[in-house]
Amino acid sequence: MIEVNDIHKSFGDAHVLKGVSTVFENGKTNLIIGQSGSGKTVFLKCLLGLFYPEEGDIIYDGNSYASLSDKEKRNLRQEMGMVFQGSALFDSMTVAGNVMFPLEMFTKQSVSEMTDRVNAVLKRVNLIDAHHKFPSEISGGMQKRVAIARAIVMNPKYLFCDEPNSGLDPKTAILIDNLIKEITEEYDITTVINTHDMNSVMQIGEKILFLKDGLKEWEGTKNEIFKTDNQAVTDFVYSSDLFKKVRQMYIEERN
Ligand SMILES: Nc1ncnc2c1ncn2[C@@H]1O[C@H](COP(=O)(O)OP(=O)(O)OP(=O)(O)O)[C@@H](O)[C@H]1O
Repeated sequence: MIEVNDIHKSFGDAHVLKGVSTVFENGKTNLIIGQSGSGKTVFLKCLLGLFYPEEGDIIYDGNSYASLSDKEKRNLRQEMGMVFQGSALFDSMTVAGNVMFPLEMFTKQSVSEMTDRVNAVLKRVNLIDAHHKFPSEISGGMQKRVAIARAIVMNPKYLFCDEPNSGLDPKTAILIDNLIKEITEEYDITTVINTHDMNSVMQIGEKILFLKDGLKEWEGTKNEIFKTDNQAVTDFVYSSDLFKKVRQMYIEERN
């Protein structure tokens, strides 16, 4: 579980996060949505410990980040997995090499232990047959699955995903969403996903945080987002005619 308490982040005169508080539970897929420039990436980077908020605190399973020593912060970072936008795989390494990389960097495991772990996670994301291939030889959806395998190979408590669906066709995007949701539940991870994809919101949004101009405008579940009267949320989420119709049908079905 991650508790965010009133965090502020500025760059010079630009006050980007203006006091955001929320709770992300473990075993749940938590989504951050909001318009371009609303502060989603800055918020995610604060959760990752890449940006340090000037005010407020982030508490990881009872441990206040502000009170951790440098060594404890390094240990905490090793409990975090990250799926980057565009996958960010090493082109010169095979699928197995990419997934093994964090183990080689951060553990003292033997080659056979690392190989066993890599094979286990590749099996979990259904990519065991592609272990010897290079990123250029596999599809975008498979690359995302490699990125997910790499993010979970260290058995993280926290998983952060930046636009995990960008560049994928709708069907593959749903497969990736479902894989992240299943892994989150299976391993009881606290997962936070930065997304623009409204399909993801409807599909896997167990908790949705809507940021607007660096503030929490709204939060709730995928069912609550159908019913909300918050104008900023409805303008943003139901900007397409298709989603407007889906919302209308949902409301009518329940009346
Ligand atoms: N390192 C930085 N230095 C200065 N300003 C920054 C930095 N990072 C982000 N910003 C500013 O913070 C604001 C929020 O940016 P952020 O990237 O968090 O938006 P976002 O909601 O993720 O947008 P998008 O959906 O387009 O990715 C922007 O005005 C941006 O210019």
